Amino acid sequence: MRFTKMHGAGNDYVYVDCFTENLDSVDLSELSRKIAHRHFGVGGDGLILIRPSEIADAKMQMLNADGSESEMCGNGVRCVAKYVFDHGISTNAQMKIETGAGVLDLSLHLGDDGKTESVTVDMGEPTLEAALIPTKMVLNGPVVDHQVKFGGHAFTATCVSMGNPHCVLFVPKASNELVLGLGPTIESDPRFPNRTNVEFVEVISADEVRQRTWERGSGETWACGTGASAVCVAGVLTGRTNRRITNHLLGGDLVLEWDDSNNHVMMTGGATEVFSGDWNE
Ligand SMILES: N[C@H](CCC[C@H](N)C(=O)O)C(=O)O
Repeated sequence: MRFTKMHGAGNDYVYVDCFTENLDSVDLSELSRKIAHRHFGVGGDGLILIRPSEIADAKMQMLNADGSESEMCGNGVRCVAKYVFDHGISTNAQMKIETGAGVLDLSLHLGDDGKTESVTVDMGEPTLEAALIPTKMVLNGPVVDHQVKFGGHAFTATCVSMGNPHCVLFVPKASNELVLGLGPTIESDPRFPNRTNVEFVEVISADEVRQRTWERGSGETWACGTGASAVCVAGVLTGRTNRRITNHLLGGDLVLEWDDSNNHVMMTGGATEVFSGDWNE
């Protein structure tokens, strides 16, 4: 099986082109666990399949490193668009990608070599209703700067779905103690029936934040595009940031804007193809 290793802001996945590879009889959960393993496999935050779509240029299917499936991946969808364009599957620099969170519109920004350097994704509208995120933190309505304790530590939490669940925690310092120590506890807290991704965020100014991410199913990753979008929404809702921010993640920067004219979040960031190979297991 041919695979391609790609990353967006250091959030790295193993990509398989299902326009040419047939994985119909493959246990995808097991494949993701094996291929994403950083010692026994290729290594990555999970597995992303680039599939044909009847309603878009391509379809993304995304699995975490623990084999669980997620609805959406912001860094992944930029890489899928890059792959689809750079490998000639579609010639549309304005393209549509089908995801578990609906069909998204993407604009590719090309370098002098005609290849994709960065991508702007219309991430759609955030979902704030607790039951739809889902979280049991409140019975109904949004969860905004909600006083909560995780592992005996007090936080104010803001919960946002960008197709997948996020718990945004603004903190003075996104320390290892919080991210690595409490990330796993919060991910599996019973108040999140489908588990959750967790963002620990330092506000630098109204235009700039620093984020570390504990991802559902993959642990700490170097960036999270849906998470960065959720942080943009949470920053505005809690009065901490402007509608357009630069988010510094461990593996690079993403620019986010929550457009007040249509309620959509726009995300711009890089997409990089690193290498290709054959998986023989
Ligand atoms: N890194 C991804 C999100 C993966 C989310 C996944 N861990 C989940 O279970 O929802 C991103 O760039 O948006």
